[in-house]
Amino acid sequence: MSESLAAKAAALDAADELAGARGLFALDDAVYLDGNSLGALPAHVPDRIADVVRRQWGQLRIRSWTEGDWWTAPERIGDRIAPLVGAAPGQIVVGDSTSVNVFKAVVGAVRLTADPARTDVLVDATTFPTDGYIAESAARMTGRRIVPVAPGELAGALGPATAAVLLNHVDYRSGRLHDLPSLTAAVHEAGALAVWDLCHSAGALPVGLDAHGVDLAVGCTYKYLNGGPGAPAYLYVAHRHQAAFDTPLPGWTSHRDPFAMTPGYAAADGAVRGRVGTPDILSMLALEAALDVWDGVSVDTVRAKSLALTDFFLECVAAYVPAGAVTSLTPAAHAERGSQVALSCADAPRVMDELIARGVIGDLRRPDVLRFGFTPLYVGFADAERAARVLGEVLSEVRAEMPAEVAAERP
Ligand SMILES: Cc1ncc(COP(=O)(O)O)c(C=O)c1O
Ligand SMILES: Nc1c(O)cccc1C(=O)C[C@H](N)C(=O)O
Repeated sequence: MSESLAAKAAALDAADELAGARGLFALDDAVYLDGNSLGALPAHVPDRIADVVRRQWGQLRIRSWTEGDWWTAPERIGDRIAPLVGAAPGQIVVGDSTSVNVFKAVVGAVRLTADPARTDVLVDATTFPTDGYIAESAARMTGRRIVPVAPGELAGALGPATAAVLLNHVDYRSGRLHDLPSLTAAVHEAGALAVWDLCHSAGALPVGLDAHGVDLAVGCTYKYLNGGPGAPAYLYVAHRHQAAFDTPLPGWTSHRDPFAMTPGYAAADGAVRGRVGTPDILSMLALEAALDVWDGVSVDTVRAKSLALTDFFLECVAAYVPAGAVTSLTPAAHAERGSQVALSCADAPRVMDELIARGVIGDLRRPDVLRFGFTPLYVGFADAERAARVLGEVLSEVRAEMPAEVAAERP
C-alpha cells in the first residue's frame, strides 16, 4: 500500500461533509462500487416496509388506499424526487419501469409535436438497449422512423424532420456525461422535443430539468436513489406540455375520476396523467422511505464529492495498476464525467470475479468493461484507494499468467 495515497484518502475522508451519511446504509466490509446498478439498502427501510406490510396491509387493509395515502403515492413520491432533478412540484409521477416510461415519453413527445412532416425520432446510438428497443417500437406505432445518432453528432442530425430526440444524460457503459443544457437547446432550435433518460445521473449530479427546459424525462430509482431492486421508475412531463400530453397508456388511475369507472376516458390534469394501473405499493413505499437519506443533502455537494472520488480513484489506478493494463473509457474532463469509472482490460470477466472475491464489488459489461460506480452518500476515499489497490494486485497476477506477447499488446 502506498502510504501517501492511504494518508491522502484518510485526510479526504476526514474532511468529507457527507461522511456521516454512510451510517444510514446497511453495508459490510466490502467496497461497494455497484450503486450505479443497484443502490445499497438504507438501514431504516426494512422497518418501514414491515409497518407497511403488518399494519397498513395486515390491519388497515383496504382503508390504507385512503387513510394510509397509498392512492396518492405516485405523485407524492414524484414530488420527493423533483428537487433532486431540478423540477418544481407537480411534474413527476412514479410508477412502472423505466422501459414503460420511455414508451410513454417517446409516444407522448411525438404526439405533442403533432406534425406528420416530422418523421424522425433520433435516439442515442450508444444507449442502454431497452431505450433503443422501446423507441423503435414507439416510432413504428406512431408512423415515424428511428434514426440512431451518437450524442456528439446530434447537432448535424437535427432538422425539420426531427420529431423527438431520446438521449441518456450519462452513458451506462462509459460513464460519459452528455451536455444536457446545450443538447436540449439544439433540439428545441430544430423545433423538436427532448426526452432524457436520467437513470445514471439522478442522485449523482445536478440535472436541472426545469432550468434547461427539458420536455420529458424518465429515470429509474434503484441506482443512486437507492429505492431497491425493481423499484418503480418515474416520468417527468414539463408543466407546459401537461395539458396536451396524450399518454399511449391511458390506464384507469390516470383518469380524471377513476372511481366513476365510466367507459369513456377523460385524462386527469397534471403529472397524474402519466399514471397507468394500480401502483406497486410495497416497492413504492420502500422507495419513499429510502428517499429520507436525502433530507438536508445538497445535490451540488454530492456532485463535488463524486468528482473528487472519481479523480482520486483514477489517481490511485495510475499509481497501483501496471502501466498499460487498463484503458479508461470515462472522460477525464469533469464536464463529461458522470459518477462511474469504466476501465477496459484483457480478461475482464476474470478480473471482475477476482475483485468481487476480494471484497471489491463492481460489475462487468461484456466483453471487456469493468464498471465502478461511486455513490457519494456511502462510498469514501479509503474505499476508492482500496479498490484501486486490489485492482492493481489482481491485474498484476492476471498479467503474470498471460503469454508475454499477449500482455504487451493488450491494454
Ligand atoms: C439508461 C438506462 N435506461 C433504462 C434502464 C433499465 O430500465 P428498466 O428499469 O425498465 O429495467 C437502465 C438499467 O437497467 C439504464 O441504465
Ligand atoms: N436493472 C438491473 C437489473 O434488474 C439487473 C441487473 C442490472 C440492472 C441494471 O440496472 C443494469 C444497469 N442499468 C446498467 O447500467 O447496466
